[in-house]
Formats: sequence, structure tokens, C-alpha cells
Amino acid sequence: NDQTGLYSVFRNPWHTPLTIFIAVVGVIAIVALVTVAVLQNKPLIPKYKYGIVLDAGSSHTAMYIYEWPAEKDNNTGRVEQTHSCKVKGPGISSYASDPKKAGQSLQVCMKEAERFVPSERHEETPLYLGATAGMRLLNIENSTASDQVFQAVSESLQKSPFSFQGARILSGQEEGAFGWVTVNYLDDRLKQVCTTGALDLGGASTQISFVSDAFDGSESPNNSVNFRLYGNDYNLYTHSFLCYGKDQVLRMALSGPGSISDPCFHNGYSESKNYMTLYNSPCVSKRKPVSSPADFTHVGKGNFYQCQELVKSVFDFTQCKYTQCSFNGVYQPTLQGPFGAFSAYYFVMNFLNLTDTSVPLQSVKEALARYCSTPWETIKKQHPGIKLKYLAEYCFSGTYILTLLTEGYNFTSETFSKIRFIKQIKGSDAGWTLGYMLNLTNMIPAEAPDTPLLPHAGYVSVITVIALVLFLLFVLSLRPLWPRCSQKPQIV
Ligand SMILES: O=c1[nH]cnc2c1ncn2[C@@H]1O[C@H](COP(=O)(O)OP(=O)(O)O)[C@@H](O)[C@H]1O
Ligand SMILES: [Ca+2]
Repeated sequence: NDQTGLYSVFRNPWHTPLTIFIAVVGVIAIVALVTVAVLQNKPLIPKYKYGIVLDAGSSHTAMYIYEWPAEKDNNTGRVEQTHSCKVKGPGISSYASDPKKAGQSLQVCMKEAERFVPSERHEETPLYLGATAGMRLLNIENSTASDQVFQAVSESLQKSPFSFQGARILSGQEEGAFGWVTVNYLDDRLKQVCTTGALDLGGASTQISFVSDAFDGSESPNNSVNFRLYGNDYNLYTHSFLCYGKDQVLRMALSGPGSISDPCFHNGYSESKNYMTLYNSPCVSKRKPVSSPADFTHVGKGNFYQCQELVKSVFDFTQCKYTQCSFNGVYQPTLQGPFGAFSAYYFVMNFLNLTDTSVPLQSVKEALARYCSTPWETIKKQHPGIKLKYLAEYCFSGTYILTLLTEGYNFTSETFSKIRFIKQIKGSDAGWTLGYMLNLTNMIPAEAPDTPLLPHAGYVSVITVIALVLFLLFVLSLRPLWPRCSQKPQIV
């Protein structure tokens, strides 16, 4: 007969076992919810995984360290560049006569990587070296020397605590395709249909890659790369022009007729140069005059329009056995979509302050013409901190870029405005290295990762609602929903 306590709970018809059940479930749900929320918010020590790629370019080597959240190792996490290191000295192909030095040159950056990647991650961190056009040319010229350089580089990298996965020459097709993957991965375009084309300008080669609806690969299979990424099929057009990096084109332009007084260099510029150095590349060796003096004086006469004519002379626009070509008889479908132009495209256009492509192409050309006609003494005074090697070549390089884009790839003033000159996207350098690593570590799934019906937060909110409804029911079950109109309020 106890009127209070457990008895009173059962006495009230609303206090049935059901309400007890609801109460218990409601409370458990809330406790669970609070626990999840607390655990979720607790700043867990971020566990990351890492990957390292060395970009052995013709002019220099650069090291990139990438990281991604370990718990999202099932290729749904965002891989980001967390560190980069520029190797001192020239590209590894320059060590052909002393290959050991190629390996030694990498040590400083590798030591930096050991400090950067947590030591407990070292042995599982994959390390790749990819070489591009500089080593392609050395391999053509002297494959023994090329092999010795790779031997020396591999021995050096094997000494590192990381998981060395090998050093190799990328094909031009790989270099172009992985540059495209990087740009679209960083720009989150791999889950969309509309992608961004990739334009990469190096010292010894240049690449163009883009998806074109008009291109199914049938006309020129060598220019076709098929990707299935996140459930989307991409039929990519890509081409790499060996010898059309800006340093090799400069050699070709200099080895042409009348190279002594050069319209691509500023008035007042005068440097004595050595023909041997100029001609020791497979890109120009066939242009070598039979009898040439050892040295010549390279004199500038700064004229953009004459420079453009000189640069055009390194392109062949006559032969094309396809429906349409870019240059040198290479098939190219009609340009499509926006483009990201990086590496030397960016370095040069950024220096010239010409990265704003909302400026009409004609105005860009006029600005460059003014720059090229500025006397060398003035240029040096205006840019005291710039390496003279680079400073002397910006007029040539800018003219080459505009000629390559408009005469070579057929960008018009309208499609030129769809180019963005970029160095990085969301803090990661644009270039082939990220795409290369993503591909080798299978971090871009062919199929779309099964996106949870609800994002994590969604689950939490669904539980919250259920818990609150249950709890509300319990609370309400303690009082009749609608007082029986006959029942006088009981004073308890
Ligand atoms: O700060 C800069 N200003 C101008 N050019 C630069 C700068 N940094 C790098 N470059 C140029 O960018 C190009 C990089 O080419 P890279 O070494 O990647 O050759 P590759 O891709 O043909 O193997 C070279 O021509 C190099 O001189
Ligand atoms: Ca490069």
C-alpha cells in the first residue's frame, strides 16, 4: 500500500512497463549520444600517412612530401602537399660525367624529409623518383650514362629510412596525364564531368592534356589515355613535345640563322657563349653548322615581333596527316574547357605580371613588346634581385609561351581567357608528382567510394531526434496528454 515510490509508478495507468522501456531506451540513447559527441570532439592526435615524390626535371630536382589522414586511408581522404624541398644544383641529367654526384645532390632534401615525416611512419612511407625530359634526352644521347645516373640515385635513396619504390623516367604521356590528374584532383573536379585541361612547360619538354568530347582516341591512339576515376570515365587527349621546353627551344632559336643579333634579348645585352654548350643536346645537334667557331657573342636587339618570327621558325606547321594538328604533324582535337598552366608557364608569366587572362590577348602581346624593347641596363636596374640567367630570358620565354599557345595550340583571344596561370591549388604545387603518387598508391578509386547515406553528422542528428522523441514520450507519459475532462486535478 505504499503510496509513493515504485508502487505509485505502477499505479498510474500511464506508468506501464512501456513507459519504463521508453525511458530506459531514451536515456541510453542520450548517454550514447553524449559519449559519441564527446569522443568525436575530443581532439584525437591526428594520425597521418605520408608519401614522397622527387621530381627530377631537366633544370632541377624538387622533393614533395604528401600527407593524408590515416583513418581515411581507404582513398576517401584528401591528400595534400605538406612540404617541398628544392634540391641545390642542376637536374640529375647534368651529372652524366659524374653520376655519384647526382645521388649526393639529393641528400640534403632527404635529410629534411626524415625530420619532417614522424619517425614511426618512416618505413611505411613510399618514396618515388620520377625523371622527365632531361633524362629522356640523356637516354637518347648516352643510355649508359643515363643508367649510371639512375644507379647512383637509387643507391642514394635506398639509404633513406623510407620505403624506396624506384627511380625511373616517366614517358611524356605519363607526365602529361598525371599533371592533369593532379590539377583535377586538387580542384575537386574528378567527381564532376567538366574537367580542367593541364598545360605544363618545362625546360626540355612541354605537355598539353585535356578532355575533348570530339576526341575518342581513334584518330591518334598514342595521344589517348583512359582513366576511370570515382566512377567517371575520362578519355584524355595528351601530348608531350620533347625539345619544346623553353630551354631547348632557346637553343634551337639561337642555333638558327642570324642568331648572333637576337631580337628575343634586350638591347645592350651581350654575352659570349660557347657553341659546344649550345649544341650538346639531341634537340639541336642536327642544326649544328659544319664549321662553327668555338665561341660567339650573343647580342640582343630587343624586338618582340621579330622574336615571334624567330620563335615561329622552330615550329613546323606544314605537315599534318590528321583532320587537325597543333604543330610538327601532331594531332590535336579542338581545345575544350578551362586550362591550368603551371611550372615555367607560371614562373615566366608571373614575373612579367601577365597572369591576368581577363586582359585581352592583344594587350598582353603589347605589354610584352614593351618589355622586350626595354634596354638591358634598365631591366637589370628594375629587377636587382632576379637571377641574371632567368632575367635575360624572360622576353624570349614570354614570347615563346604566347607563340606556343596561340600559333602552336591554336588558343584564340577567346579561349586564351580560359587559361589560369597557377603555381599551386589549395597549397599543393600543380605538376605531375601528386597524380603520379595517387596512381601508384591507388588512392583514386575507379568507383565512387560508397558515400554513406548520411554524413556522419547526419547519423548523430538522427540519433538525437530519436532520443529526444523517446525522452519526450517518457516525460509526457508521466502526465496524461489530455487531462480527462472528468478528472479533477489531483493534489499529490
Ligand atoms: O623562377 C624561375 N623563373 C624562371 N624560370 C624558372 C624558374 N624556376 C624554374 N624555372 C624554369 O622552369 C623550367 C622547369 O623545367 P623542368 O626542370 O621541370 O624541366 P622538364 O619538365 O622539361 O624536365 C626550367 O626551364 C627552369 O629554368
Ligand atoms: Ca617539369
